[in-house]
Amino acid sequence: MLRLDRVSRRYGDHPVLDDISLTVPDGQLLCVVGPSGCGKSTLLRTIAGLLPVQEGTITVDGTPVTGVPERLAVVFQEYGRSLLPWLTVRDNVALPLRRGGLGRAARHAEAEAILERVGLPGVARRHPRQLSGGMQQRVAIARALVCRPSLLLMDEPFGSLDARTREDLEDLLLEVHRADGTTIVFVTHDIDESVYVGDRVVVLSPGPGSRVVRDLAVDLPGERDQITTRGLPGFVALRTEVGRAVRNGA
Ligand SMILES: Nc1ncnc2c1ncn2[C@@H]1O[C@H](COP(=O)(O)OP(=O)(O)OP(=O)(O)O)[C@@H](O)[C@H]1O
Repeated sequence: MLRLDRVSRRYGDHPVLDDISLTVPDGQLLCVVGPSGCGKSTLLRTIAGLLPVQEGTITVDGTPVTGVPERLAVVFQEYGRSLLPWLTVRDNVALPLRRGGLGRAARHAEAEAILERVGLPGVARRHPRQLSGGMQQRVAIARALVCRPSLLLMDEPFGSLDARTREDLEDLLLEVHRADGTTIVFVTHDIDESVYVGDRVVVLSPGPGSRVVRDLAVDLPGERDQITTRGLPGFVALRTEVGRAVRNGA
């Protein structure tokens, strides 16, 4: 379980997050939305241990976050910068396994299995630049999954992809989430995306000093598909509510 208790953060004199408390139960896919610059990335990076906690506490399974938590993986928007261009796709994916005791052949086998799982069979020996943007982001997701994280943090992961690729990757994420039950915190500024992939959507107010202004359960069938789900009255009602909260900041 991930728990944020009265978390506030500032950059110098500039308050960014103000008194954020959230409990994310195991296996939940929580989406965080809010206007540009409200502090979504700051929140995610603080949970990831990449920024120090200034006020309040963050715990993962009861342990306070003071550095990067065990079994944590992060996927950022900029896949081009997160993959190492001089390594093959397979070596990029296998990179996090170097810390474990696995031999090279076993690491490669794991990486190839996970690549197949994210829909990329047969690209293991290529280099990232030889793949499309959507494929590179699949590689980044494979690398995040290879250590079987218990907490996966995603910062606008599909923000720079075209609409069709984005939908495919949303569905991949849902499939992985259903199969593995990983706890996921997913930051997006796309309201429809938050309702489509989320079990729950939290809306932050505009800065400075963002707070949680809505905390909504997504009460839609677990099996989702891009056409049917997005046409459901429940989907439309939630999208409207989230959209209004983002726009009004209240
Ligand atoms: N390293 C930093 N130093 C100073 N200010 C920063 C730093 N990083 C972010 N900020 C400021 O903190 C605020 C929150 O930024 P953050 O990137 O967390 O917002 P965001 O909601 O993720 O934005 P977007 O949706 O545009 O990606 C912004 O006003 C930003 O300018």
